[in-house]
Amino acid sequence: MSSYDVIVVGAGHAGIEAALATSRKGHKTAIFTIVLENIGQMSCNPSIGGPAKSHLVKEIDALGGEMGRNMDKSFVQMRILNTKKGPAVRSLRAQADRKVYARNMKKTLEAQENLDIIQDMVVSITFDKDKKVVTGVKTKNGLEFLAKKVIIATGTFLNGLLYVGDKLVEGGRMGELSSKELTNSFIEMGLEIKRFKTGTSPRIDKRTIDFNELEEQPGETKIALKYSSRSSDEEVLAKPQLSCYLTRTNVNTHNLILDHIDKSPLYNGTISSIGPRYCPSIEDKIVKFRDKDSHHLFLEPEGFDTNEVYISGLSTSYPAYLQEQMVRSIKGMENARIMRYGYAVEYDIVNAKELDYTLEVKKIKGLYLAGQINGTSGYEEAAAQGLMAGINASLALENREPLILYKDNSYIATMIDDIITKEIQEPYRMFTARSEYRLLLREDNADLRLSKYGYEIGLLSKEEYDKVLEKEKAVYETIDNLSNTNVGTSNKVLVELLEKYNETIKSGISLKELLRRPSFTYQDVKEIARYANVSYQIDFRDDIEYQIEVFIKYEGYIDRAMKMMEKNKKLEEKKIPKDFNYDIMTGIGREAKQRLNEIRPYNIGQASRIMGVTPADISVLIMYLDGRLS
Ligand SMILES: Cc1cc2nc3c(=O)[nH]c(=O)nc-3n(C[C@H](O)[C@H](O)[C@H](O)COP(=O)(O)OP(=O)(O)OC[C@H]3O[C@@H](n4cnc5c(N)ncnc54)[C@H](O)[C@@H]3O)c2cc1C
Ligand SMILES: NC(=O)c1ccc[n+]([C@@H]2O[C@H](COP(=O)([O-])OP(=O)(O)OC[C@H]3O[C@@H](n4cnc5c(N)ncnc54)[C@H](O)[C@@H]3O)[C@@H](O)[C@H]2O)c1
Repeated sequence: MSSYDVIVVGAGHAGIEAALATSRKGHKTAIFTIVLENIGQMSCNPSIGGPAKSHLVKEIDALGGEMGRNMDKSFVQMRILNTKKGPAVRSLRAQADRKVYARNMKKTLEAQENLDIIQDMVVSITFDKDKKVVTGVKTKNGLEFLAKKVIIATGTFLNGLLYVGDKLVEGGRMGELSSKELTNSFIEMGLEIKRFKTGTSPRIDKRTIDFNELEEQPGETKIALKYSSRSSDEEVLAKPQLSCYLTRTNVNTHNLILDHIDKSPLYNGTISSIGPRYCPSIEDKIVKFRDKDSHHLFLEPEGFDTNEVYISGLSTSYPAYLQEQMVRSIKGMENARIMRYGYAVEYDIVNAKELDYTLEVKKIKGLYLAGQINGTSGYEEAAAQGLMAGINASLALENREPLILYKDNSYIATMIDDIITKEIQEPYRMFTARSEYRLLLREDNADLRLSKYGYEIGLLSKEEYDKVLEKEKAVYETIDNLSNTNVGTSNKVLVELLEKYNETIKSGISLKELLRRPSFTYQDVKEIARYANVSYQIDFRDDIEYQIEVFIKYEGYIDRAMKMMEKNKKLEEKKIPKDFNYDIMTGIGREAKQRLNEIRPYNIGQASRIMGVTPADISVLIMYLDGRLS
């Protein structure tokens, strides 16, 4: 019987990060998947990033994960969204060449030392005789494998059912087997299982689209946009890009959908499970927003070597013939031919309240769950959990303290805190609004926030970490220098400011104060600094210069957010003993008592975020902890 330190079940976005983390840390790892060719498959939209999701990718990169690096090698388009908004919500969005992304990931896994890749379906998890410690897995091919840690990252595959209108097939994704037995292991452990659903859009043949009337959306080719601080600017700038195109649904599309609503498995009662509120199907959008007579659609190329074009925004489970009519009712697609039909998928998830902050199942030592199985939705959310499960399984094997991130230093922590503390009622996706610290958790400073952990854990090299320290030093030193340098009131400066920027100044103003004004960018201030003949360095890499500008322009907001963070930190620091007896408390609501008993929060901060626990309950709890009540 083969024996491993870690077994990872699933080679999707979560499983990949988990397996790379454990094997890179020197632990003998096996990763199981149903089909080898589909390692790192993007089930739906071949895109990574967008608001809050790009933040997650940059955090994954700062901790030494792979998603960002792989995207930098596999994209067909990169651009920044929300350029007119503040830096907290500005975000990178990249389109992948779907096949290249998956191939590059498979190559990375195959080249990894300490990692075996095995195509076999895991059918059950094995435990010690008391069912308290995981011991390994059994597979469909009748094999048994032993492991000290097991990470389950099976995505949408558990008892997956696929719907195209009234046509129903079993499957984890279209064309792939569903994983039918594994849920039984979770039921045996006494974990709560729920059922969620999601869906995907049709793909059409590029040759049948009339692009002439559609708005082109090219990528950014002048500035080096990338997810990983470990990719080179030259590498990303050298890559060719493809354009997306914008079109819209119209009244005819909407009428067609409404007239045949009984044909939608989502609306005729066939599917009753809960779908993603924030990435809804087109039928959901049209029923719920009846007053809107049009919705944006993006036509996104799936890669350089294919004619497949993905219709972003048209996720549907209507019958195939209606999907054709729907597509052809839209500008630019009047003669479009569908290559793959859209579908919905229904699958089992495990209620993530069963998990610890490390993503370990509380009841079973050594068993971790990561990705869509925990009720989240999205590649980035999955990858971030996979990485954290892989890191924590490794640290446990090394008898080291777990890595628990806090809501004030990452979106990763925000997501984990949300899914284990709040009862997830629908597929969970990340938003910037989910964080009260979003001004501090920008994608531009993910490396400054988290690289030290990546380095301490051993997933970032000294050289990679030094690069981040160099950025930090340059940013703080330059801010100091700019605040200590007077702009001066020479004629040359005054004329320049007035003529070029229509700005006037009084004597005594520093370069830092100038940069705080809306009319000036760091590039402008650099030019003015040259007149002042400054002796310090002012030219840096793009990311460093952007960071200096953000720090100075948003200093007031950032300071305020820091103060709020310090205040809340006190609640996080107030620990609750593991064996605290909630039952003896009086003056606290019944629901609160029950929820506290279920979740057993680690500290007052977490307790205060549990649904059903009120501020009054928290006051009582604090009094018990302080000994004022007993
Ligand atoms: C139809 C559809 C559309 C989606 N649309 C999008 C989208 O547009 N954008 C987005 O961000 N997210 C989308 N999602 C969600 C996204 O695919 C997931 O959130 C993400 O892929 C989850 O990653 P994961 O690693 O948890 O699982 P997955 O990527 O699903 O990977 C699961 C892996 O587990 C393996 N596996 C499963 N069971 C077993 C078993 N018993 N034994 C061995 N291996 C097993 C599979 O072979 C696979 O490798 C969509 C999902 C689906 C199904
Ligand atoms: N179908 C599913 O099961 C499922 C589940 C979870 C997540 N997702 C994915 O999660 C993401 C979240 O969706 P979202 O609506 O917030 O979009 P998004 O995060 O991709 O982009 C946010 C905004 O960016 C803009 N945008 C710019 N270029 C775009 C392009 N080429 N395509 C799409 N949007 C573009 C749109 O205005 C959109 O509102 C998407 O990638 C979606 O496909 C899908």
